[in-house]
Amino acid sequence: MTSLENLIRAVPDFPKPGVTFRDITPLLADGAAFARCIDALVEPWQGSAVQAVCGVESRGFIFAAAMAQKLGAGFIPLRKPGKLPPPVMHADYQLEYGTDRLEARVDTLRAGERVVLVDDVLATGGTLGAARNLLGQLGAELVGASVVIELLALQGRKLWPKNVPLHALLHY
Ligand SMILES: O=P(O)(O)OC[C@H]1O[C@H](OP(=O)(O)OP(=O)(O)O)[C@H](O)[C@@H]1O
Ligand SMILES: Nc1ncnc2[nH]cnc12
Repeated sequence: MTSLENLIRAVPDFPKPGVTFRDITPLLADGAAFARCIDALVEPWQGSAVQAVCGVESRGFIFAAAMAQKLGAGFIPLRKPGKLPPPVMHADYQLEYGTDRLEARVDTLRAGERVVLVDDVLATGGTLGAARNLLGQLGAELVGASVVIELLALQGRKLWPKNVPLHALLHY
């Protein structure tokens, strides 16, 4: 059985010099490993009465939608700008290699709905922070967050509140 760690490919100098890109596509292509990955991602939230799983476009969608199915919860997409029809709310953020904005439909959640936030990678923490900000604007109750990969050198966890659980499966 191949470990999840061995199915993440390190690609030097992509998408720009100095960045080591952690490529999840070998993991996704291995059905058994992908299933184990989803099982491990949902495990901390079993019994937490999660009503919705919010995924960050685009790689976050892959994991969040599968988790929502396992948890018997809805799936809510947090999208890049201009993809969702109005009315939307937005939050801006900086990336390891650029800047961007996340948007969500204003009517996507009921106030107080219990949500888990999901993305593939925690790098500088800007994306997850913006997603948390957006969920706050929407009135969600943030139960916690899950990522597949945490890039420790970039210290993204420092931007995350200590009293909200943030689980990472793999650390580099
Ligand atoms: O912690 P941060 O520094 O904010 O970086 C993490 C984000 O960067 C990547 O997204 P990207 O914008 O490259 O989009 P993609 O999922 O569409 O490839 C990744 O999927 C995370 O969402
Ligand atoms: N180094 C990296 N590898 C893969 N996805 C990323 N998102 C932000 N930084 C990344």
